[in-house]
Amino acid sequence: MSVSPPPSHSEPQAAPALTLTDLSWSVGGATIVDRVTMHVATGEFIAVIGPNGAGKTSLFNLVSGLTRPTGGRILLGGTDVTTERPYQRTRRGLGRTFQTSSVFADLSVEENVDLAAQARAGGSHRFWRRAAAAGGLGTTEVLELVRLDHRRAATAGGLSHGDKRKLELALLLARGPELILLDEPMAGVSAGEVGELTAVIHAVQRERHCTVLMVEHHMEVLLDMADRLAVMHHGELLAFAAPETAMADPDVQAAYLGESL
Ligand SMILES: Nc1ncnc2c1ncn2[C@@H]1O[C@H](COP(=O)(O)OP(=O)(O)OP(=O)(O)O)[C@@H](O)[C@H]1O
Repeated sequence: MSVSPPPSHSEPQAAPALTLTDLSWSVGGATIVDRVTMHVATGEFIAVIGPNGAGKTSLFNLVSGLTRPTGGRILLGGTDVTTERPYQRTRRGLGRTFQTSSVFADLSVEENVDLAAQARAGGSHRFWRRAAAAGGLGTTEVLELVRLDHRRAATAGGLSHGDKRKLELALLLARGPELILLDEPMAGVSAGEVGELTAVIHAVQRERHCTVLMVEHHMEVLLDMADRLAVMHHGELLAFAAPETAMADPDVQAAYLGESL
């Protein structure tokens, strides 16, 4: 019996939201990011983990364009952005939070979000399929999404750490990103607020169909949220797999024996 070949006119596959190919960064003779290759599908939630100094923030700096790689390539939605400046990547829908706060402390929550919305980049250079995943949201919708609408008149500087993190997320969403890099969003947040913040990040990713890469040390949070773990060690990508698979990887276990992730 003969078997028919698969149809040759199959649907074209959408480009991954993010493709890193042999991405490297060396400085002062030290290799900080070492030939990292990963393909992140649109809508995926990736947790980037690894001990202090593994290269996680350096990887984010490369993806967002703050530092220029010494090797390899970066594609956003299939477009090579390796030599592009940060603002150009922002226009393409890349958004990032930092370990330090970026809110205007003297302004109200609402004023902060209004300012971010005014700075929203135009959509004409976007290359992702969902051209405006979170774009077009008004201040009220953004504040509702991060569960901060009841605090809209409050002065940002007086917010709890958890609410400040939500506001930073709101500022990001007001710019309509499609790929979000979150660098330790739980840092400084009280144990009581971690659950709420986790739920907000989850809701943002699900409801806005954003692709998220998040550096975080709270493993209990990550194992629930992440589709895949990207485990970094000495600048290399040690494992890139579903959480249970990555954690069971002998290389990961050997590398982290006695170390806290
Ligand atoms: N501009 C730089 N010049 C020289 N070395 C650097 C520079 N930036 C980072 N490094 C070094 O690169 C390594 C990785 O740093 P990086 O901040 O990326 O790690 P990390 O995994 O984010 O750590 P943490 O969890 O502490 O934030 C560290 O050893 C750091 O000292």
